[in-house]
Amino acid sequence: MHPVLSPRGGTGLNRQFQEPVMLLNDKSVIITGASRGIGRAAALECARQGANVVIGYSGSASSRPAVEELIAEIEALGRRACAVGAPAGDPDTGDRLVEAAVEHFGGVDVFVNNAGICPFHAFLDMPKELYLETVNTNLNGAFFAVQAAANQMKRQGRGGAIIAVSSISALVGGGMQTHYTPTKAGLLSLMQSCAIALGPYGIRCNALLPGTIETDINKDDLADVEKREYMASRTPLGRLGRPDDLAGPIVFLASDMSQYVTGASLLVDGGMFVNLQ
Ligand SMILES: NC(=O)C1=CN([C@@H]2O[C@H](COP(=O)(O)OP(=O)(O)OC[C@H]3O[C@@H](n4cnc5c(N)ncnc54)[C@H](O)[C@@H]3O)[C@@H](O)[C@H]2O)C=CC1
Ligand SMILES: C[C@H](O)[C@@H]1OC(=O)[C@H](O)[C@@H]1O
Repeated sequence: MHPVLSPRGGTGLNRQFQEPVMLLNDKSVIITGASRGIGRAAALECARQGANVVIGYSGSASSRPAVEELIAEIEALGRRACAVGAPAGDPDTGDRLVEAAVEHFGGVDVFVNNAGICPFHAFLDMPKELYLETVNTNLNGAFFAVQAAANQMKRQGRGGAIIAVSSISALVGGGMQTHYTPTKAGLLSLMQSCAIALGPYGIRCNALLPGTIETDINKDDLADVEKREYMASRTPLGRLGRPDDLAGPIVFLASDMSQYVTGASLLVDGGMFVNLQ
């Protein structure tokens, strides 16, 4: 029998004695909007892959139990976690997240901008406040947080990975999402331009574009059974997405597995986008 080379260069014969390979060993990862949904799933997978995690959340008292539970789950995996409660739309929130990462974990290796809102509303009577809140939360805050993370990565001098959770909605419209889709297109564009601005520092910037993923953000919208079934029927893989479906792609973009990937966008939509007929 011929020995098989293992990923670590040993032989497959003694693979059972080797440590499992972790993609983010000892990395310091910040994830915004990590109290639930996609951000939570990403935080747990990053921890499984060896990272310590700064959990960004809105700061609301109602989120606190979920945040405590997430910290406990990460610690049970043998990794460390801390939480920063600060609104995503505040231009200073990025600095606070970075300060926490430096204080607790010695720096920032990965920044995942995930926090977002999508309060469905018609266009013609869109309240100004709702438009401004959506753009501030999803895009303006992201700009300053990405800037804060990038400056810290530049100071550290060892590169880094920045991932913006954009959306399939960066590429296609939504009649009840006229305030939302431009923020997702903006995030995609921000990652493309930052890839150019930050490439010389070894900082990679990529956009993740989820399709329709069942989370709190669309719970009310998908409570309409007809709409839910229609969205699922448009998906070649036959089901709507789950937060876990995004965790692996986020880890991939965060890790050295994607060391030559920057300015890219990764659709994770079960094939929905290409399904014309
Ligand atoms: N669920 C879906 O179908 C899709 C979601 N996305 C994006 O994924 C990201 C995560 O959303 P989901 O996990 O689906 O929804 P979710 O509602 O479960 O999670 C959103 C997260 O953002 C946080 N957040 C909201 N407003 C905030 C604020 N002002 N300050 C700080 N944190 C705030 C929430 O507390 C929560 O942790 C969002 O950016 C969303 O636009 C993109 C495409 C599809
Ligand atoms: C919240 C929506 O269901 C969800 O958000 C997105 O970005 C997707 O395009 C879906 O419309």
